[in-house]
Amino acid sequence: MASGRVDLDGKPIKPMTICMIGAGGFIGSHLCEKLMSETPHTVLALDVYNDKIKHLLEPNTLPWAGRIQFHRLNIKHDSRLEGLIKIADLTINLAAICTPADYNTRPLDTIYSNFIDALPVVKYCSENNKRLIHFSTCEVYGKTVGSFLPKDSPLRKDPAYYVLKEDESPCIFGSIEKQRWSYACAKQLIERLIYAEGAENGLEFTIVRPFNWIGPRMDFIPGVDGPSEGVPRVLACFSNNLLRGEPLKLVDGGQSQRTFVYIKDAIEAVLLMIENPARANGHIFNVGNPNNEVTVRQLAEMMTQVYTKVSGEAPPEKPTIDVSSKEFYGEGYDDSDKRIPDMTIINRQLGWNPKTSLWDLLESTLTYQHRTYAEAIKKVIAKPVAS
Ligand SMILES: NC(=O)c1ccc[n+]([C@@H]2O[C@H](COP(=O)([O-])OP(=O)(O)OC[C@H]3O[C@@H](n4cnc5c(N)ncnc54)[C@H](O)[C@@H]3O)[C@@H](O)[C@H]2O)c1
Ligand SMILES: O=c1ccn([C@@H]2O[C@H](COP(=O)(O)OP(=O)(O)O[C@H]3OC[C@](O)(CO)[C@H]3O)[C@@H](O)[C@H]2O)c(=O)[nH]1
Repeated sequence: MASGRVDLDGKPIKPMTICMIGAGGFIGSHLCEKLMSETPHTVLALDVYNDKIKHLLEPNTLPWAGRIQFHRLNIKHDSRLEGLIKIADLTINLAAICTPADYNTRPLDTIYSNFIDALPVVKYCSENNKRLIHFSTCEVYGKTVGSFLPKDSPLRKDPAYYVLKEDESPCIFGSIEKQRWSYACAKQLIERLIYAEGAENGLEFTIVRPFNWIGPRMDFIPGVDGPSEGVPRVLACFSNNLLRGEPLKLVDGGQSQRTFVYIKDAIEAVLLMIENPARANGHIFNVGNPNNEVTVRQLAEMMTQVYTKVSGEAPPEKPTIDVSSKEFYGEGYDDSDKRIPDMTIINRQLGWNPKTSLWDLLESTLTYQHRTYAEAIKKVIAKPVAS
């Protein structure tokens, strides 16, 4: 492993120490796995939880033992943060509240998590001349320009009205009462702050805008490894419905469109950013798969077909039900209509392209969901409710 590795310009890659904040989450766990199995880099993994990276931390006979250290800390209030950033060559900040069910119901926590709590990270990187890769979101684009055109306008079919470009597209959010946008707005402001630190103080930064990365270990299954009343992102919501044999809930008719990219493809892009600073610094990158676009209704249908195949179980009698966004998410919810990433910049700088089709990524992900949760769900369903 690892010796003789070169970057995109043919230069040898030196082993580095990476301070990864939010390493215990969905993306962090896959990034840690990749760094441990394919590179010589060392990871200081910071998070309040480590369940999703336990398999990388124990036993201490693992081939990478000594190259990953877990630090249980909350960046809101922990004086160890600056010291850990100082001893690393690069900081990657993944920490955030990033589930839409929280944006309108816990807007203060959402804004603090995505803006205020990220401030010291940016400050310590800037003051100590440390490189920063910060995770933002495709949600900073908000709604497409095309969504404001009349429903029958032929311009709605023109990519100029919906393809999202890092250096051209505006950020279009709803009104302040639509608290859904608290997250996107906080992410936009931290992006602007990082950009300004780069321009005025020379901070070396890269901003990542993930477009619906999905795969194993995403979020939780309510009542199994997360709260019964919790609402995770759509992959886990639909997985939960399929595991329980209940209809998949389509919010406001399931008409919104998304492009989904396989986590393992996306992690390849992040590794290119980590190991090619000269090509990645100063850039904002869309990371998504424009070829994997579906409406949420189509996603529900495809997940049902795939789950039937991988589990051998019959599909739910009633495959989907419609539910209003107010009922599902509460007051203040709003939605992005369509998300197609423009790939010009990431292609030009890093030569990265996603590979995995939506069907294939759902097949491997739902196989994982079935193996991991089917038995546990049966037990939960069989358990009599306490009176
Ligand atoms: N998954 C996606 O498709 C996607 C899309 C857009 C943006 N993002 C962004 O990527 C990042 C990672 O997303 P994810 O999907 O892995 O989410 P995740 O919730 O699985 O991971 C976030 C991790 O950060 C940790 N964390 C949060 N606050 C913390 C704090 N104060 N101190 C220490 N740790 C803290 C959490 O415990 C969690 O393990 C987030 O910034 C998110 O906004 C992800
Ligand atoms: O049971 C459900 C759950 C959700 N929906 C609808 O699916 C769409 C996608 O929902 P989700 O993946 O949960 O979230 P978003 O794509 O809206 O937002 C995420 O994008 C990136 C990120 O920043 C981090 O992951 C986050 O904000 C949506 O239209 C829901 O209404 C459903 O119909 N049924």
